[in-house]
Amino acid sequence: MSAVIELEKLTKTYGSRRGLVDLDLTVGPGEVFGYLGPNGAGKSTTIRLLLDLIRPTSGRALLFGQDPRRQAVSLHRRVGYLAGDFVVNRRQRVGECLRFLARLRGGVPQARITELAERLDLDLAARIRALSKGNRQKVGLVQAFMHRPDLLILDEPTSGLDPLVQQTFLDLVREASANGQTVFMSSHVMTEVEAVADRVGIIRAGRLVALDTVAQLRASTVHDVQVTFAEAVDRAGLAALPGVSGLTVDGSTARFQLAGSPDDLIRLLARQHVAALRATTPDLEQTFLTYYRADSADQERTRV
Ligand SMILES: Nc1ncnc2c1ncn2[C@@H]1O[C@H](COP(=O)(O)OP(=O)(O)OP(=O)(O)O)[C@@H](O)[C@H]1O
Repeated sequence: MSAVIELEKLTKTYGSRRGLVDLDLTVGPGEVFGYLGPNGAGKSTTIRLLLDLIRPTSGRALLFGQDPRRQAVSLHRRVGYLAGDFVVNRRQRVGECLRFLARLRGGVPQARITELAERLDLDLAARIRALSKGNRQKVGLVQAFMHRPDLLILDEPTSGLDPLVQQTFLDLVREASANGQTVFMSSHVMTEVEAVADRVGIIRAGRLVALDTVAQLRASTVHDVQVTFAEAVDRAGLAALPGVSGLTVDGSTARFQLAGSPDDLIRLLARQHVAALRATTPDLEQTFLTYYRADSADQERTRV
């Protein structure tokens, strides 16, 4: 099946500032793609380019194999978009606003709007101007999901949501994916991305610095391992294992870092008597921070 999102050397400069540099990326049908990066990394720039809200300096973006500039009207029907700075008419009531947006999307059953509002604990009768930031964000989520678009493009979708509503949002993403819809979501919250994404791209200073499956990113993270043996420690054997570094031995306990697969370690331990074993399970947050440990000079290099 052809790609839903296809970016080729996509580049955007804002005057002398670099927003995005040579981004090559393909997202397939039904995939949940997490787009991670710190403030100012280029996430919103990428999303605005995808939707033709801004034009690339060079390179190109295709959605469903089509040019978002030339086929804007037909493409926008297939896309649910939640902007990072989602704004609507503040004088309207929530239900009124959503019905208006539903008509623009070619019609959505009222039951679908009500179901989403109930799940997100959003009052359809409330005036938008009276809503808190989190509740306004819920309006943004309902309008993005309600017409079951083929592609959901969500810019920081959980911003301002409380943890319970965040969980409901993750359920909506899982359901969309199970329904064959593609989700491209930006975030700086690794745990939420880890919970739903198939693949993750990490962007820093306008450049994609990592692109992998969640499972693979986790596997490439360094584990902290501590093994207590019921016999003398085979120091040389441990030190010789691929990926082992920082080995220290204290009595019958060995401590070290292990990069990559633990397979060789497990084989070695299987030949010995192990009294206790502890290995920290790396989460994406640790991986993420490894990629983020950029010094401030790195930020400066965003200038052309
Ligand atoms: N309209 C603009 N004019 C000038 N520079 C801009 C403009 N929009 C974005 N930039 C710059 O482009 C870079 C990327 O910004 P972008 O908004 O895409 O980041 P982001 O990853 O979405 O950040 P955040 O998490 O803060 O929303 C930043 O250096 C930003 O200052």
